[in-house]
Amino acid sequence: MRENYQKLLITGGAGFIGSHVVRLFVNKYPQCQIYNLDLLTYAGNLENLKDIENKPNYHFVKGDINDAGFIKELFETEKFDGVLHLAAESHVDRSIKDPLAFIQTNVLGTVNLLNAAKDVWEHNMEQHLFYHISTDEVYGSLDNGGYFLETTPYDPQSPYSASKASSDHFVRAYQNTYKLPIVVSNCSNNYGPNQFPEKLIPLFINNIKNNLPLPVYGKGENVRDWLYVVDHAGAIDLIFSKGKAGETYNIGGFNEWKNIDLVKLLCQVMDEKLERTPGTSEELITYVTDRAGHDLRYAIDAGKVMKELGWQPSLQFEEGLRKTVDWYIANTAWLDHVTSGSYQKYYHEQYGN
Ligand SMILES: Cc1cn([C@H]2C[C@H](O)[C@@H](COP(=O)(O)OP(=O)(O)O[C@H]3O[C@H](CO)[C@@H](O)[C@H](O)[C@H]3O)O2)c(=O)[nH]c1=O
Repeated sequence: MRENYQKLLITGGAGFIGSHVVRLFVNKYPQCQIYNLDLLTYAGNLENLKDIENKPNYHFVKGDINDAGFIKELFETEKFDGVLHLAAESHVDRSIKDPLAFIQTNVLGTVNLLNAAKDVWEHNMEQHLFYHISTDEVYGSLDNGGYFLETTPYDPQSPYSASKASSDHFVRAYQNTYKLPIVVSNCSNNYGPNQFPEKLIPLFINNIKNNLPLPVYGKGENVRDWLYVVDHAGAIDLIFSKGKAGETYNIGGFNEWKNIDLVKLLCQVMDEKLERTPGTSEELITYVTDRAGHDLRYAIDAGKVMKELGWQPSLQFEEGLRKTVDWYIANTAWLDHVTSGSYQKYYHEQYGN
C-alpha cells in the first residue's frame, strides 16, 4: 500500500479478478477504506465478496463508469487517494459480436475515470496514483516464438484487445499531458475461483459437470500462459505499493499451455474429482469453428516484476487447476446461479444447444 493512503477506489471489484483484489486489500489494509465500484453486469456478482462484505473498511457502490457526471461527483465527494481500475468488458468472443460495448466501457469508461481523477487531484497530483490493470493481449500474437516485454510494441488483434490497448494509451497520455501519476500492468490468462463460465477453464468445468460438449476452437493449437488469480492479485498489490509511477509491469506465470493439452489435463482432473471412469470427459471434446482472428500464442516475460518488486507466483499450474476444480465442485450454487439467465442465453446463441 502506498504510504498514508486512507481511501481507495477499486473499479470492477465484483468481477473475477477485481473480487480477489478487493478481498486482499480489505483484509491486508484494515486502516484503509476500500470502495468497490461495480455496475453488476452479467460478470459482476456480490456473492464473490460475501466473506468480507461486513468488514468496516469495505464499501460497495453500484454505478457505471460510463456515467461521467456520477463518476465526477463520486471523486469529488470521496476524495480517493488512489484508484485501481479493473472494470472492463473482458471476453474476446463477446467483443467480436459487439465491439461497441467494448469501446464504451473499456475506452470511454476509462477516460471518464481519468478525467475525474485529473480534475479532482489537480492541486496535489503527485500524491495520488491511477493504476490501470490491463492485458497481455495488447501486444498481439507471438506466432514465431519470443516473449512479450514491457517494450514490445502494441499490436492488438481483436476488438477486445484493441479497446484495452486504447485505454492503456489514454492512461499514458494523461500522464504525459496532465502529469497524472499512473501505472499499468499487463497480465496473461487468469484462472481460479469466481471466474464467469464463458472463459475456457470454468466453461469446460461446467460443461463436463453437465455432460455438455467441450467446444475446442480450431485444432486446439493456440497457446496461452496461465496464472492463478490470487497470484495476480498479489502482483497488483506489490505494484500498487512499490511500483514506480509511469512504469509498466508485465505479469505472467511462465506457464504456457496449448489449449488441447490443457483441456485434456482438465478432463483427467474432472474424471478423478467426479469419480468417473478415466477418459469419460475427453469424449466430450468437440472441435468447432475457430474464433475469428484467433491469436495463436501469448507468452509474457514477467522478469521485471520479479526482479524489481520481488514477486513470485505461489502455485504450480496443476495444483492451481486442482484447487480451482475443487472450488467449482464445492460451489455448485454459485455456478448454478451464474449459469442461469444471461449465460444460458449467451451459450445457446453461441453454440446452439
Ligand atoms: C471460451 C473458449 C475458448 N477457447 C480458446 C480460445 C483461447 O485460445 C483460449 C482461452 O480462451 P478465453 O478463456 O476466452 O481467454 P482469451 O481469449 O485467451 O483471453 C483471456 O485472457 C486475456 C489475457 O491474455 C484476458 O485479457 C481476457 O480478458 C481473457 O478472456 O481457449 C476455446 O477453444 N473454446 C472456448 O469455448
